[in-house]
Amino acid sequence: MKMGSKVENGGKDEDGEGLGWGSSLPVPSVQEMVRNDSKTIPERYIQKHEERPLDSQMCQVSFEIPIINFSLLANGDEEERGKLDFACKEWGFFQIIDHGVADEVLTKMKAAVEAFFALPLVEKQKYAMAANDLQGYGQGYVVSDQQKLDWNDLMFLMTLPNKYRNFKYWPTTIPGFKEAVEQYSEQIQKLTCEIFANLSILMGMERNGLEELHGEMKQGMRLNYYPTCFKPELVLGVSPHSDASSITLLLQDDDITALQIKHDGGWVPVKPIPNAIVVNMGDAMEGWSNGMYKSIEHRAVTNAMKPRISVATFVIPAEEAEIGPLEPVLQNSCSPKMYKNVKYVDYLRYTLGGKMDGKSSLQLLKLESE
Ligand SMILES: O=C(O)CCC(=O)C(=O)O
Ligand SMILES: [Fe+2]
Repeated sequence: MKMGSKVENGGKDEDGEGLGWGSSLPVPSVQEMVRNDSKTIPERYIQKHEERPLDSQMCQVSFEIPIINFSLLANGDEEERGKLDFACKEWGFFQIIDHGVADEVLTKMKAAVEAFFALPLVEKQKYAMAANDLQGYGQGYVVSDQQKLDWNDLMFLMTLPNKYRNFKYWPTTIPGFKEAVEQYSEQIQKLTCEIFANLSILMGMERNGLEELHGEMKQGMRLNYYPTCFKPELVLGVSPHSDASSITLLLQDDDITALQIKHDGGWVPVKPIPNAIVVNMGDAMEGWSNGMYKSIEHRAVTNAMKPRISVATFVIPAEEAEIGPLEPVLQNSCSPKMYKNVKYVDYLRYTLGGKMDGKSSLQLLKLESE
């Protein structure tokens, strides 16, 4: 979301009425376009010069985002919790290792995504997003015929709570797909709760503080497929955006570096660590923490050699949750209140209603525009 993009419709009703959070215009499948003609890049995908993934915009220093050892965190290790605090303040992103999600579950999840995108187009189209919905197979954040498009196809599924699963969008004919998503969803949820317990303590609350603030916590997954591009310097896999979630947990291919995050004014590539999960702060956490934890702009680039998949799991507060700065955070810091109290659903509708555009939606949350 912004949540990556597109997102959701969470199965509000069986007839395919959307989640009520937004919708996206239908556009062609990039995967299919490349399959038919790999040497043409339609104008709509060619980024303006200043948006292209040029090396010159890259951070000149080579940085690595922080690495957090989850088993230390889960054992109450204070030094590791301090590292988490630093990572959220200085980077908004970290990689988590020893996270407790079984390797087998990660492997099955990636295989399920690959199997879905390997289906013939007509099969995939059976799960196409409805016009009023963000769930299903399609593209994200397409709101006008004029806007530039990302070099990406996606599938968005609401995964938790169970009642939000709308199986008409789940390719359950793929053996193992449902089981893989369900297992991954459950294990990621455990990881999410432990991360929130630690962040709650760091923000001056009880361990269950953030969980309670979410109200009915939801989980949605964006399965991304980035086809190869013969001129990767002209396109973006995903345009710069921040996630509208509270946090996002990303599973990505081990051997392709494509995700880049904004840091010190430049783009820093996130080099995959095998079986690690990349975690980032979303817009809701930035609001709750009064900007102490940053929802960082990120993007994904493509390459000419190998398609890439990723799975972004968005943790989504309840519609009625308020995402303004929390009292304990304000009390423990010397900075004034910088963000408004906004009802989460209002923020979501606003942010999902526009093309992803860096951190522009976050301005809605800020008290003074900078
Ligand atoms: O594929 C990636 O590395 C990033 C995906 C992403 O940012 C998103 O889906 O929100
Ligand atoms: Fe994202």
